[in-house]
Amino acid sequence: MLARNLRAAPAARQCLRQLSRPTFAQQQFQCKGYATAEGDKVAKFKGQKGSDGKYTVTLIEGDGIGPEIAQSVKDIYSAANVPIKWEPVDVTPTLKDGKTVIPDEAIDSVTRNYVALKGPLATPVGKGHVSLNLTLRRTFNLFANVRPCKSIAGYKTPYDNVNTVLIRENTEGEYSGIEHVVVDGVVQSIKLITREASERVLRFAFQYAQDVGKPKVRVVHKATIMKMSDGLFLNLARDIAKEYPNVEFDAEMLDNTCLKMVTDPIPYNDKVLVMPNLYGDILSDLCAGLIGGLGLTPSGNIGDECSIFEAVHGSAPDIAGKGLANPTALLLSSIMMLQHMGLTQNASSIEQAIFKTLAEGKALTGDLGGKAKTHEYADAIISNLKA
Ligand SMILES: NC(=O)C1=CN([C@@H]2O[C@H](COP(=O)(O)OP(=O)(O)OC[C@H]3O[C@@H](n4cnc5c(N)ncnc54)[C@H](O)[C@@H]3O)[C@@H](O)[C@H]2O)C=CC1
Ligand SMILES: O=C(O)CCC(=O)C(=O)O
Ligand SMILES: [Mg+2]
Repeated sequence: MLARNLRAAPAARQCLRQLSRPTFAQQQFQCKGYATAEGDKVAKFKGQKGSDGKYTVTLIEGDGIGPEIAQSVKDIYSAANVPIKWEPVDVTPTLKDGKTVIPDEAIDSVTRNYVALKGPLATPVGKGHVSLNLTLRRTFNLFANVRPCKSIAGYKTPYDNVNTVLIRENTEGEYSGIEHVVVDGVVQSIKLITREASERVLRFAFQYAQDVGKPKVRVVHKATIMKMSDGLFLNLARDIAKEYPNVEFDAEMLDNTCLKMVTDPIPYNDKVLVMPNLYGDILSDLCAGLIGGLGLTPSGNIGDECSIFEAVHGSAPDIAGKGLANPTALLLSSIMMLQHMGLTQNASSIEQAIFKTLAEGKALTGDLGGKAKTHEYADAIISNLKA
């Protein structure tokens, strides 16, 4: 298990212990700990302002385009006088006793601040260290990955008014990383689905649906093929649905969801989709494609103690270091973070400036058909903040 590979700080170890022995009450409590993209609900964020009146937020700038887009966030936050100070940390892994280890300073920082904004972290293909993204999610027991996707006013795509939300199980499934060679030429990879993690994310999804006024939960699965693993997830969803009589429940198979989403995503606007890890990973990129690409979609990795906000996209090595990256996805992730922290005024003023800049269309980055560099787009947002 990845978690066992970590030399976790005491509080993180406590998170891991909670993961292995959650009580029903804890699970209920965890359901309240989330952020929305709508700004109407505030999670139980435990951080406190310092004597300077500011919250400290851990900042993991990440790889590839990470530092460029993080710079845009920092510049805009500074211009908007957001009452937070950044605590940058390095998550470059080291090998200790043959295991991938994230520096203690990084773990301690997130544990202390309860919240982090994270740029993309690259994962080597095949050999090399395990995904640090997954490692962070597991270390802090960030059990639900909330991935909203909304059309951008003024940016024309084949579909108007897309407004989907995917909730991805974030700690196990196909991402368990349990693989081995059976014999030469035969490799086995284990998809781990547990009652505990499934119930936790399913309850979260139902609670979320209720709270944000999307009155339907749809579980996305492939229980025809993975009868036991997806079957367990689906059956638990059916059980938990009974606890939420005000929320409609149904189920759909992943391949059918893909077809229907790209044919007409609008029927998904009144639903919250919840699913095992890999399906959420893939479907969230698909959704991003519906509204203009990966430069636009945010996410929140939500746990009962700490939460980490990040874009859906990766490190984009093809455009890194060229000033071409669109920082909107990380910015909108930071808006989710501000809502989570209760800083709703700051969230909405920055959000409005972002959407105004996008709607004006004068300073768009290349992915949206514009010519603006990352910092020029950020400057345009700052001008709109002040307007
Ligand atoms: N949560 C995370 O930190 C994630 C990390 N990754 C890692 O990122 C690395 C690269 O993965 P890829 O498959 O190339 O996916 P990617 O998401 O980095 O890039 C896919 C395509 O989208 C474009 N793109 C992504 N973000 C953009 C932005 N903000 N502005 C403009 N264009 C953008 C890229 O230029 C590229 O053409 C891998 O090492 C992967 O493991 C991938 C996904 C998520
Ligand atoms: O950790 C990785 O390399 C990829 C993660 C990913 O694709 C995601 O979080 O959407
Ligand atoms: Mg992904």
